[in-house]
Amino acid sequence: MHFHSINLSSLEFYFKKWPEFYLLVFFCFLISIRLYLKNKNQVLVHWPIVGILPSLLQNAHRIHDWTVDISNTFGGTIIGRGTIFRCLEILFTCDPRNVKYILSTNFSNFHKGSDYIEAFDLLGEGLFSADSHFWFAQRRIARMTFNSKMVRNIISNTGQKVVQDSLLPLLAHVAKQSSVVDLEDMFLRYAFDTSITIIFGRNPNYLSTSFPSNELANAMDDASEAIFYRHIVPSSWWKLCRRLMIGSNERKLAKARRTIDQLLAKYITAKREDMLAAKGSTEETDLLQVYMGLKEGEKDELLLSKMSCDKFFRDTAMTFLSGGRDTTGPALTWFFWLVSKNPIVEAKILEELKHVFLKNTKKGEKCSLRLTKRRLWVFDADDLTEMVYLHAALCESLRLYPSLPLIRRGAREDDVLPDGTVVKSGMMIIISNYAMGRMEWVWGKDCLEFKPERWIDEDGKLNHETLTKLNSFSVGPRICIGKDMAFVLMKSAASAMLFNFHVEVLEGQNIQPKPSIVLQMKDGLMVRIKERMLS
Ligand code: HEM
Repeated sequence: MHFHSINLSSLEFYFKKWPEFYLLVFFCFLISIRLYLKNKNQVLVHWPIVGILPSLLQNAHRIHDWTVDISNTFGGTIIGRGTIFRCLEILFTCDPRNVKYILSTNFSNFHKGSDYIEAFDLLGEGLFSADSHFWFAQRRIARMTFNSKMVRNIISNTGQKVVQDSLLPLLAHVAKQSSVVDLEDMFLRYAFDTSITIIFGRNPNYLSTSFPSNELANAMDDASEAIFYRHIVPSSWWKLCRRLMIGSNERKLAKARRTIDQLLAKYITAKREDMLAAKGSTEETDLLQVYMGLKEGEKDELLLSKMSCDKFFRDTAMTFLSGGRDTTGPALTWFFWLVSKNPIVEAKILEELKHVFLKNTKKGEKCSLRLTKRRLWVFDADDLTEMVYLHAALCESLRLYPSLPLIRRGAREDDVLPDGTVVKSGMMIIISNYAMGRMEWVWGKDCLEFKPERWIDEDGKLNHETLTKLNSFSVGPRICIGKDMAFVLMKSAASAMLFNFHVEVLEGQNIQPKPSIVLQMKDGLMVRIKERMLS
């Protein structure tokens, strides 16, 4: 009440003192209505004062499809204006020539930038959100670690074990009950268990028939939702909310962060205790142990001081955990949805799996080890490398549904892109992997069709020319460090599932991407599972 009387009386004051004030308000109102009616069906509108913000807000719920509309309307590259308060110009592109230039050829001129790093403050100073020297030093260690035979074995053994001990038994259970299950939830659990096991050497058993709740996974979901909204509203706004701790979004993120920090600290302490208890043993069972055991000579000077405290291990673990969980889970869901709509592709994958299976049953005793208690079959690391068609189908699925649909950079210096677009220092660059995978001028007339064949050459091998067009893992020096790990985990799950079970997607679902940093399904994917009888 008090508020109302103050507002009304102040307005009355203005209206009485300056009758022109009426006219001005009325005039602005009319202009806004006129502009709105004129532009409401346009893909992107530059408004006075607020720039493209209204268009962004209007399309936030379908942000990724909006990037496709923009590219189809204006071409591969366009510059938009932010609000006048920040004088920010935004360069949007999905033109492969420009993308290659930004991410690879002139990589050093396009950094992540402090604004972006701050939006992802949850990841701390980990590899994903570091720039310059500190990024370079971390990248060197990560490259060495992920390329080592030992870590490759840890990854493939973990994938195989989680599939054998958790995924297949859960599917058998669901099939027996004839119940309906959300495939996306299941794959997020699979990706969580495999990632935590690879990073910390402990399986949280989030993927199990009782579908348990997990505090860390829940906190990560809350955090990722809140981080997405940081990208929609002006950065000055969310920073103010963060400082004053107002607004549900920032409060939710702060709470999630506390939970994540506490739980990661527990994992790190447990690892240190395990390592002390196993003093003298040289066997390394997880990424954290490999990182903690790095010898002085293997560490970069810059990293030496950082690696002496747990904050570094917290940031590294968090980076690998969100890199691993939030991407492979949704990627597997889109893959199964596309396969269910394309029975010919499914038949071809099965043909390949049968071929690999029969080759191995001839090898004799090896196979009995890989049959689970219920006589379900699990493929091993050697088998996975033979699955060319499955690999191609996963690439095709990631082309249409890239787990990270947008890549963001900031320009350090003025520059000119290969298509002639002028870049000004300080510009925000948004690359849409989602739009890039759907452009007719990049992929041809059949760009919206699911065709694994486009990734295979005449000799039946993976087509290297097409592979260079895949931007779903990015390209250049900052290409995804977990790319091979992702393929191993996705192929382990997909091969065993398709070989042993038939996945039937329930009719009538409205499948669309959720507005988020990662490309998840909005309402999950409800399916029935049936045991497969292979002839
Ligand atoms: C389908 C699965 C995956 C996809 C589509 C994917 C995609 C990407 C993309 C597009 C980037 C570049 C982001 C940018 O520059 O802003 C990236 C970077 C990264 N990814 Fe992945 N990723 C996947 C799986 C994984 C896995 C399993 C890990 C686990 C280790 C991982 C860890 C990382 C890290 C640490 C970076 C930052 C690398 C750097 O900046 O040097 N990713 N990923």
